[in-house]
Amino acid sequence: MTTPRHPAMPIEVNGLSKQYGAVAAVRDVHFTAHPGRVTGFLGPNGAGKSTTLRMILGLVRPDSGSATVGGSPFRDLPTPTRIVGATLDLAAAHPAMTARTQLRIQSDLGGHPRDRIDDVLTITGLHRAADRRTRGFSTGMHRRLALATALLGDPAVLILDEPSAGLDPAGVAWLRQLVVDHAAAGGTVLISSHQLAELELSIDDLVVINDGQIVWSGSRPDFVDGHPDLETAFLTRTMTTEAAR
Ligand SMILES: Nc1ncnc2c1ncn2[C@@H]1O[C@H](COP(=O)(O)OP(=O)(O)OP(=O)(O)O)[C@@H](O)[C@H]1O
Repeated sequence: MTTPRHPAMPIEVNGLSKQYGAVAAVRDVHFTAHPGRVTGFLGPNGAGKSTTLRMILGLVRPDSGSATVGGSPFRDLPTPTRIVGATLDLAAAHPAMTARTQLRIQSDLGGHPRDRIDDVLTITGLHRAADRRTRGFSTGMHRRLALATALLGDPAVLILDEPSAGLDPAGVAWLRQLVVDHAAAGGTVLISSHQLAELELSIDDLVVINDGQIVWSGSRPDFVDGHPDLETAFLTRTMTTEAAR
């Protein structure tokens, strides 16, 4: 067996909870995203996916519980952008700057080698648009730029919030391949979505959240077992908890 390119860095979530006023956005959430696997974090709108990802990344303070990446809380990682690449909302790209300039700034901020910029432009298929100002970029191109930024530090861990939104079918296929390749190189991928069909082929494990609570976690074959496809399994499992409330 070949040695994985990335070090093993699991994401471990232990009892995270977050309340916003009367809304219990996330309730006692536990799961692990394992190295070498793509974990789909699935749930309907408002289920608590983004809040959970933000707590893992130290952007939202949990009311209780904790999350670690490779055994450390995100804020304690010595070189965070070399360990974790994240895309949350579309990055606020400066419209008058080119993609390459934005990547150069982010690269310098993260202390990454500048020759990595061409690599990430190629990986994300943005090389031909690299010297265009981002004001003319489509949503899909902005998504690719956000991913390119996340990849600058060649991180072992990718945390991607709804990364397929705005991508065309070719873009979705490319994204699927990117996450599969990342996991095959030993990386950890945690990818949130409510677009099940788009990601189905790339997911190894699933964590399903509904109304702030984990309703299922485990391997994709176990999740689908007894259902015709992932989408039906998802609807059945999330509707069961809906009805139980
Ligand atoms: N900053 C905030 N202030 C108040 N309520 C919030 C805040 N952030 C999230 N919420 C609420 O917490 C709940 C979970 O939201 P969250 O964005 O985590 O869900 P999600 O699963 O990511 O949804 P979507 O798929 O629609 O992006 C929702 O009811 C949302 O309105």
